[in-house]
Amino acid sequence: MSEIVFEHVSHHFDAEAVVDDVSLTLREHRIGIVGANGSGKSTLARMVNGLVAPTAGRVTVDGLDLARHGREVRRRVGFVFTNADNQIVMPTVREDVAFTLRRHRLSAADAATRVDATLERFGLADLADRPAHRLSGGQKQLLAIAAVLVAEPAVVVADEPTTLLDARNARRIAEHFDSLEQQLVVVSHQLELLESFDRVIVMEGGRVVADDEPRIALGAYRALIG
Ligand SMILES: Nc1ncnc2c1ncn2[C@@H]1O[C@H](COP(=O)(O)OP(=O)(O)OP(=O)(O)O)[C@@H](O)[C@H]1O
Repeated sequence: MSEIVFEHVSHHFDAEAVVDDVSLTLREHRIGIVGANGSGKSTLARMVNGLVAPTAGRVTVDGLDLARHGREVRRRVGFVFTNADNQIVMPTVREDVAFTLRRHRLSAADAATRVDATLERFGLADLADRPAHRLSGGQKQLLAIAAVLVAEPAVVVADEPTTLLDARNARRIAEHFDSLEQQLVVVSHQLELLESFDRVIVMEGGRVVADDEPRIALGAYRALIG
């Protein structure tokens, strides 16, 4: 697993501390982040691959400081957005998955092999030539995850990846997450998604207020939100 380190990390929007002096070392396979709306979860998750920069402190992945080695870190850390529409950039399903590999210096044949294997794995092979914008919500989310995983990142960060999905599709995504070898950092309001994880972090007002195995951390969170 990679080692993701937050050292006294804060992020301010204007005068407000959205993330407030957070220090964490993440080495577990599957890590969940929960918290009420506006508690700073997304901002924290976005700092793992430099989508948001800390206004104080330091974030490193495997010793690489995001501030100086952003490109290298982004090659290791894939990010899945809540709304797949924000992430799908190419006309067809196959083209969208292939787009991720454009800078990977693979031969056309190797890239095509990898794209096909990824489409197969996510049950998207039959939809490969479909216009991506006409997929269902669940299919789009699978495509967004496939388009991240085709690059074989060491770490996958996902910000509320099941929020827009119905229960069946949310379950499918959860099953895919369970089968991933990659280190996973998942922000979610769907607490059952995190029950099988290795560690759960609870955020409140930009701070970490609980950090434990899921049973204990989710219990603390349920008590917190009443
Ligand atoms: N670009 C921005 N400019 C100003 N304030 C922002 C910006 N992005 C987020 N915030 C504020 O930062 C706080 C934390 O936002 P963040 O998205 O990290 O919370 P969250 O815990 O992920 O919330 P949610 O569960 O609602 O997604 C919120 O008060 C939000 O309004």
